[in-house]
Amino acid sequence: MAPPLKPRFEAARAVLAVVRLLPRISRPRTALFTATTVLTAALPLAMTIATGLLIGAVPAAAEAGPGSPQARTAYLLLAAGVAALLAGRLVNNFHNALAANLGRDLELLLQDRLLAAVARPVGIAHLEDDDVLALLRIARQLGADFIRPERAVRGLAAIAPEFLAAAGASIVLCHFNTWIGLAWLIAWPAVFIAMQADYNRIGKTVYMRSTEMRETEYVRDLAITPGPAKEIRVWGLMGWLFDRYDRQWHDRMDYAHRHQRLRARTAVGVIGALLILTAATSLALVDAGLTGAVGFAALSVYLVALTTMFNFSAFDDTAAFVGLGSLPVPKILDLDTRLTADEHPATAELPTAAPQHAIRFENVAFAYPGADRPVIEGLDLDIQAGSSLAIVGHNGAGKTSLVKLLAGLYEPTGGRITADGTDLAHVDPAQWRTRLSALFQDFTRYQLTVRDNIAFGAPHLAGDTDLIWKACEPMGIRTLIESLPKGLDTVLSSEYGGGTDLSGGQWQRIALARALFAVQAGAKVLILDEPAAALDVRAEAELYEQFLDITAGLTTIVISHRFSTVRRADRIVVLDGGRVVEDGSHDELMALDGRYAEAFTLQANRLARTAPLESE
Ligand SMILES: Nc1ncnc2c1ncn2[C@@H]1O[C@H](COP(=O)(O)OP(=O)(O)OP(=O)(O)O)[C@@H](O)[C@H]1O
Repeated sequence: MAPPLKPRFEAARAVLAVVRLLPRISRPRTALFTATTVLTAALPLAMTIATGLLIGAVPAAAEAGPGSPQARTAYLLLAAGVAALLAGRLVNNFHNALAANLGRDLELLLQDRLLAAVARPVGIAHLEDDDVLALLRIARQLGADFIRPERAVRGLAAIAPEFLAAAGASIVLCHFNTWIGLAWLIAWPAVFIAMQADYNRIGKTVYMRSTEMRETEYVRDLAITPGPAKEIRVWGLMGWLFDRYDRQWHDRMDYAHRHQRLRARTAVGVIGALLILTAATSLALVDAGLTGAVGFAALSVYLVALTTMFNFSAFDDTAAFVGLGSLPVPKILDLDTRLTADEHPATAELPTAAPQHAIRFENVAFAYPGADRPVIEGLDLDIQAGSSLAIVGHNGAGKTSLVKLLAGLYEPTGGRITADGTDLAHVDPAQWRTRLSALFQDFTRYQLTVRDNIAFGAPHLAGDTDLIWKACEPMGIRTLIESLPKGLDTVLSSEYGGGTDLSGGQWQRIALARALFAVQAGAKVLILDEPAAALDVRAEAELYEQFLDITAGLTTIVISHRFSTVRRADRIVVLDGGRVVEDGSHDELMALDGRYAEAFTLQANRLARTAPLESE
């Protein structure tokens, strides 16, 4: 990772990053923006000079009388001043509109970059990274209002002409006194950089509170989203949520306001330097005027130049927006590089029919990003292709983590996983995933049509309605779907007109149909994590029988706490502390009389007691 930059360089880098991105949005618009920037600076300066010269020309014109060449000069200067004033107003409006337009497009460009960067990694570890989530908040326009790149462009649009005008006024003052002019020429950039460094510091403070703001927003969303609405009402949590949200919000804002103040030394340094320079310039000008070293007209121009200088607003909100708004830009650009750096190119080709022989976990270790303890350690497991394997173990034993590794959602931190001898770490994950079908415990209930919910298992076959029905039938949901208002095209959400919600068990059957659809599309390995948790015992038994028929010849890995499901598998492994502690068929494990046998007997006895109820 690159060493951290000093705040002033960091601020300059961020502003430069914004400027560099503008031509990528549109070269013609950026060229026009540059032209309007120069004109917005030049026209008021031209008006200033014309006014100064006019003041100087008036006494001579008054003395020479109307129609005299001196009077004509005065009229010409007046006309030039008025023309510059009017043109300045017009150009300024156009300039601001252009800035707003470029700013909006810049946000779109950054949003696209960010989303593309976040979507690119094949795994999901980065989606648990605080920094990535903070940037995503900004992309979803949830960031603090002032940390918006669009505001940086609008800020630059206001600041750049003022800066040019101040530089022009400094050059005018150079004619009076080279040293004074040069001092002003250096003073404004120095003030601007010092202020930007402080804004950068403030921005980072606010930005770094992003995680806490996420938590506050989560509390607010709990109160207003349909998902948690049932519990919130049953537990009477609404008041508590509002209180907590208010408290957290004020706490975050107080903190932000405390840290949004400029450092005293920056304020004193900047204001002090400007006061000294202004006093020195004014005294020198008055002295030159009194001694007659400078004529009345020239003196007027110099004085107006000095006042123009103060149009430059290095310390108002606009200047702050430049610093704060550009802050996330290099971070977004770097994210792409950072996420890509974690990727490694595929160096091995997976044989077409793999896995034909075996999937093998060899001394695999895994710890979640940021966790200090591994959840899987020294795991050795051979899964014979074409057979069914059940994984059992207590809560937190590492079962889901194991299949997440197999699906390539995370990379092992040690050891390797192979398919027919090929290390999956060297294979293109997209290629491996076409061989997989997976139904996770926390499967997604897409608020889309039934068709989409099933076809997502193999989106390229979404148009094949017959295949979709073929995936539905073994799951026993054809009648259910046909009874829905729009059949396969019914949206599965009551939040949409004509849409409907389903029961937990019905949702699970839809998700199973999705997994089956992927199998029909050619997946060879089927991962089912608690596939029947929401089904009643009889439905589960029926469904699993069906599944065994359909998935015969497939490599199936089932995680389940239901031993009626588990016992049907060719082989069962018991996982504990991320390791295999028992391994064998149901009969072998029962004969072993270990953990499996104990858990099976416990559940069988319980079931025997509740069976009459279940069968009623
Ligand atoms: N995304 C995550 N980040 C950090 N730790 C995690 C994450 N997911 C799971 N863990 C931790 O990993 C351990 C194993 O979790 P895992 O989900 O693999 O268990 P499991 O055997 O499937 O449990 P269950 O039977 O309850 O589903 C747990 O201690 C859990 O807290």
